[in-house]
Amino acid sequence: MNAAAPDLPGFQGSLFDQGTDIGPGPLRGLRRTELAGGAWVDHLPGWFHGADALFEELVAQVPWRAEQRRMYDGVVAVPRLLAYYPEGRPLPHPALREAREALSAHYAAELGEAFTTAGLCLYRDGRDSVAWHGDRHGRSATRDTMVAILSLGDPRDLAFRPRGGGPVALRVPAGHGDLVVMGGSCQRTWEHAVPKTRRAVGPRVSVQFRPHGVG
Ligand SMILES: O=C(O)CCC(=O)C(=O)O
Ligand SMILES: [Fe+2]
Repeated sequence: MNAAAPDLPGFQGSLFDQGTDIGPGPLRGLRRTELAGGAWVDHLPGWFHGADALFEELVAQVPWRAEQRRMYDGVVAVPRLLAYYPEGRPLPHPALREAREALSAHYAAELGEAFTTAGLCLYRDGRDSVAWHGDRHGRSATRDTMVAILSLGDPRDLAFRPRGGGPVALRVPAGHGDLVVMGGSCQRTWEHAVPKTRRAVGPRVSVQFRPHGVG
């Protein structure tokens, strides 16, 4: 089932991104922002070339799922579409395997293991979002780890605040092939969100690479 694709508003690709060659660029331009408590965020705008072509392929070809979540006595729709690729399942595009390998190689010494799983989110418009949270399932609840996010489509802000509340300390626009990597204690001592926006934004796809046992 792919209910998502036909409903999306027209997507306007970047004028600078007409080539069909799709893949990761070099990682040497990564810039690190240190947050309090041993957390950090790496950022590399425009990491991917062919990002808009990849976006369109993923929107069309990934088996996106609409999920529901139990809330108190009712059930609410999760405000984004989802897909999950566990370790060993082929990713929906070869460029994503290249991305995972490049990230695993780049962070090998610091991370001590490879990125293995991929979670995908599709934010259809500004009403889709993810609420404040840390990725705290599994080992990330107690140990430092990394979550690397490739963003495609229209940029949305990835926002960071200390765990449990407080002002937003960092806001990173993420779309059109940008890379954001959360590391150190980021999942335990900080929270991140993609806030809803009233701006007229087109759809965005986020691809989150995580090591085994981190969720
Ligand atoms: O859309 C994003 O880049 C963030 C998604 C996220 O935080 C998550 O799925 O855990
Ligand atoms: Fe997250």
